[in-house]
Amino acid sequence: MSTEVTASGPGETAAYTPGSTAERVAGLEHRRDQAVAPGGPRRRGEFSARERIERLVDKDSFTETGLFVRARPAGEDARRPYGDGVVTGYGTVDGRPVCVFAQDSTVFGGSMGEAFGEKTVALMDLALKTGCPVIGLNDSGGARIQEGVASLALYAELVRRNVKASGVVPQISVVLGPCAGGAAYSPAITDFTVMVDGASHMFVTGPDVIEAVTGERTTAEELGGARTSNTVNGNAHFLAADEEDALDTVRDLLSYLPANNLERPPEYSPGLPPPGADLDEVVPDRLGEAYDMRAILHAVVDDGELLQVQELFAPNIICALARIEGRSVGVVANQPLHAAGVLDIDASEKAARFVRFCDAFGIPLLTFADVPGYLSGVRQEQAGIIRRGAKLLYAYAEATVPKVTVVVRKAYGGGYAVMGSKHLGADVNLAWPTARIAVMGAEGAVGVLHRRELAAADDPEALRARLLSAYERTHGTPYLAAERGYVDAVIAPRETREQVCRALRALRGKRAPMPERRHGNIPL
Ligand SMILES: CCC(=O)SCCNC(=O)CCNC(=O)[C@H](O)C(C)(C)COP(=O)(O)OP(=O)(O)OC[C@H]1O[C@@H](n2cnc3c(N)ncnc32)[C@H](O)[C@@H]1OP(=O)(O)O
Repeated sequence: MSTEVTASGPGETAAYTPGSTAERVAGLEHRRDQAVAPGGPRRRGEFSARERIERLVDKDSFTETGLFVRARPAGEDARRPYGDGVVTGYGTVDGRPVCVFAQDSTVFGGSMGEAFGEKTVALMDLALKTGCPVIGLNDSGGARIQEGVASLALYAELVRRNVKASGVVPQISVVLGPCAGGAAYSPAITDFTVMVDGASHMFVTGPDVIEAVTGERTTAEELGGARTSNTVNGNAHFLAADEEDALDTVRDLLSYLPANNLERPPEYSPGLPPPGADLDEVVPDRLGEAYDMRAILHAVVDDGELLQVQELFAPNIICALARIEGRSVGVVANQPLHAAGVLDIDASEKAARFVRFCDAFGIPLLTFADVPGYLSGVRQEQAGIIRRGAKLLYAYAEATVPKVTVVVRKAYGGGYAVMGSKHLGADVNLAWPTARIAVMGAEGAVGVLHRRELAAADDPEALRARLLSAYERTHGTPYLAAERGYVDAVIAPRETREQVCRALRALRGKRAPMPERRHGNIPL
């Protein structure tokens, strides 16, 4: 006896009667063709969801899951497309397993329905069970309006999986179109977000809703375009030129990361720093003069290669993934080229999240300090620099991965303490002879300590010069810190890579258990 199966969605014309094996196989092919057919026209120049996945993973490595999952009936809307607007599955990148989902904007605008949500959540569960990174290719209008609370429920389920996976498997979001409403919160919890210049948008409410509610007129680009998200609010970590570039960034990023928190990051053949950089000459003689910290970093890490995270946000601090002797490190460095490398709220939060990421995934931290301290001022105080700047203190103190710090020039005040000091648990602390480790710079210190003498002096300028010089000789060096063992060695700048390599080698087996607790309470 044969059972008649009738396809019921729009565009599904063929009813067929499976009987023989050949007919059943043909029926499968027919359904597959229907399932992978586009739901409608794509935006110009965009790849389809499946093309995006194919471009991300190794050739022929992708296996789709839930191809025949169908949209649930939703009120008057009779459409029940296969896949329900999200392609899910697993494959490999550089031979290493990954789980991937890609939202399909041609099906209900990529919005999340119940079946869509269940597929995504199942994929997250698979990634957690197998300990592999999850990459989400986002292109969605948010909660599927006609599915109501079921859609909202699945957003919450997804976010719960994001949180469960946080610090267990790397989670990377790529935003390739709109990412509106509830759709934006899942990427916000993931570790890294890549956006495409001119094509991606992230916002909780779009320009039309904003105008209706507040009367403000804005554009999607201004509100949450890739540039806004990379430069203004820091929601994104990488700005890609186009979709190919975005997917390349993900592959590059994965090459630094372990599959999960129990594995080590992949190891490559040891690279060499580019020849020719003379670190002994990088720091200018004049204290107030800026220089590019990247010149130092390029000369220390393998092949001079850095993958900067949030490069366009809070550029006064550099956070980057790199390798030393073929092994991943997380580099945190003040950048004197921007605001003298001061720690403001944005820089503190940017670095704190990066430090926590590295710690969660066993990536050693390599810190380069040249910091005048935390930024003072009414705006920063009122915006909460105490609470928000404390995140970086918390992150460094909490991190148990190997921590190596190089003080390049200024390490003043709270800036000294927070930028990977021994007192927050750094393992090996090095300083260049150009280091100045002190409560504050000479000008400020002399002003505070000798105000009365200067006011009474016959020649205040001559006295000031003498006092400044005396302060510089005592406090404007690394040797007071070295006397106390707060720095392990004062090294010539040209010795930095060798010393860093030795330190990281020595620290490979580091164990630093923390007391058992439910979790800490980082100031949020
Ligand atoms: C958790 C709470 C939430 O998520 S509340 C947020 C709900 N979502 C939103 O407010 C965004 C609504 N959608 C939009 O603003 C636009 O559709 C966006 C996403 C910007 C895309 O614009 P555009 O590229 O011009 O496409 P379009 O508007 O023509 O839409 C294409 C088809 O997709 C559909 N679509 C879109 N969003 C949804 C949604 N949330 N639920 C259900 N369907 C959605 C549109 O209706 C349209 O469908 P059709 O092709 O006309 O059949």
